[in-house]
Amino acid sequence: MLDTGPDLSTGLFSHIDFSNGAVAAVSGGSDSTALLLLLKQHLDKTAPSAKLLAVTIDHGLRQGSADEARTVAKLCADRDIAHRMLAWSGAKPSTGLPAAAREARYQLLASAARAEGIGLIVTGHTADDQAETVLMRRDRNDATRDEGRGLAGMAPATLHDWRDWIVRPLLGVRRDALRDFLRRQQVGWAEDPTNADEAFERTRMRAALAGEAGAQRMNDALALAARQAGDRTRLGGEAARLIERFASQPAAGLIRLDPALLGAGADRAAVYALRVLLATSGGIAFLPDQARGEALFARLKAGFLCATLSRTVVDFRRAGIFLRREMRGLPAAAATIDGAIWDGRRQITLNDAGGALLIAPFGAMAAKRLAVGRDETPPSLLRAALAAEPGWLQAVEKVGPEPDWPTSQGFAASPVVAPFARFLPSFDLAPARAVAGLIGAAPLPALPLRGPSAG
Ligand SMILES: Nc1ncnc2c1ncn2[C@@H]1O[C@H](COP(=O)(O)OP(=O)(O)OP(=O)(O)O)[C@@H](O)[C@H]1O
Repeated sequence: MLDTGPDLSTGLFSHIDFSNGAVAAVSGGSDSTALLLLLKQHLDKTAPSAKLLAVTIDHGLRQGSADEARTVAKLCADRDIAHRMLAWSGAKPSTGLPAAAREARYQLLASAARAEGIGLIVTGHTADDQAETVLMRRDRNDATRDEGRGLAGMAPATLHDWRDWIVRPLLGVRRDALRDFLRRQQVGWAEDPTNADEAFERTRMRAALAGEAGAQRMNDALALAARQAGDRTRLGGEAARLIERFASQPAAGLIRLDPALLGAGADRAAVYALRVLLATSGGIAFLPDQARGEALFARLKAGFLCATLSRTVVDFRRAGIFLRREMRGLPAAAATIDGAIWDGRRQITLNDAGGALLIAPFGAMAAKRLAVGRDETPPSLLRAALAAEPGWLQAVEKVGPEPDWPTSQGFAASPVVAPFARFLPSFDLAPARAVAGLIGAAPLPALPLRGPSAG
């Protein structure tokens, strides 16, 4: 699996479709600098007309970051590679800084890619990063909480914002091999001082994996990640088939599960499917935890119930098992911007009147007045689901004419698959696609990979 041969670029990129170009995310560290040069070699050989843009984000978080960005710019100028430096200018939170920096970084990389008509971002994550990630997750016991999904590590490709692919071609390559390559090329790199700071969990893990002593642990961690990735992909495929067979959507915001799901003899996949659907209905980016999903599934097997999990009301009655967003905690009436995600569940497209609109939950009173229920779905459930859908009010004047959802002229709301809307690892493509089909979300863009890693 680990490639340490002299011509690293062979085989690293041949499974990736670069026909729409690529943005290379280059921090100036060894991994991403090597990524850039290897990719350039590959494209020169195989697709010289493909667009390549190197992008460096200056997070403005430590001294020297702007100098590092300038060093990358110089390297790019020498090698005839287009380069952009982008600064993270937003407010920096006092807690959760690394996560906020990562979020901002991907937003900036995606906007640079879109500006050039590129839909693919490549990063320099290595086998070392993968092993560290997996072992840190195992030490934190994330595995028991989520059935080992996280132990699959980083996916070879991840869809960002349901639009831009992030591809990690170096996940099978050791950092040492990349550094040897750079030395042979006589190209230097920047060392991030935080990588030496033992206060960070990742630094300590890196030290534990160093040298001969760490080599076996590293290989074991990578083998574990590969096994877990296979398991996660298979389980996702089974869950997708269950969703296609047993789930339907009688109305926007209302999912019906055929109770036959409970006796389908595929409990593990059914629990997974249930967790994905709960997060989708509730507009939550994370799946409810495994133990709660299993407990709910066991209760459903025992008979009719009404329960709430992941902001979703689960209502099992004679007509079926119904999932809908609970009314509690819906967003208050507020102006919104075009393209914003409302309540984690609906992407809002504003029409002309944008500025004057407040988006608000449709509400139980308004839902009550509408004629609903032409099929066997209980009208009370249709109304309850409708009440939690977005409606609109006129912002400036007094409350405007009665909201006329779902044919409002003010805005359109299209469903998003909440747990996968921001980041969709390629392991989870099958359930994401199944849920998108179920709720009418935009279809997934094609995966830019060929071969087994295409999932
Ligand atoms: N400042 C930056 N500018 C451009 N790309 C960057 C920058 N920082 C990191 N990257 C990209 O992300 C890859 C991983 O970097 P690193 O491991 O430092 O970040 P991370 O926060 O762990 O990443 P991630 O959040 O993507 O897991 C790099 O190889 C590079 O491709």
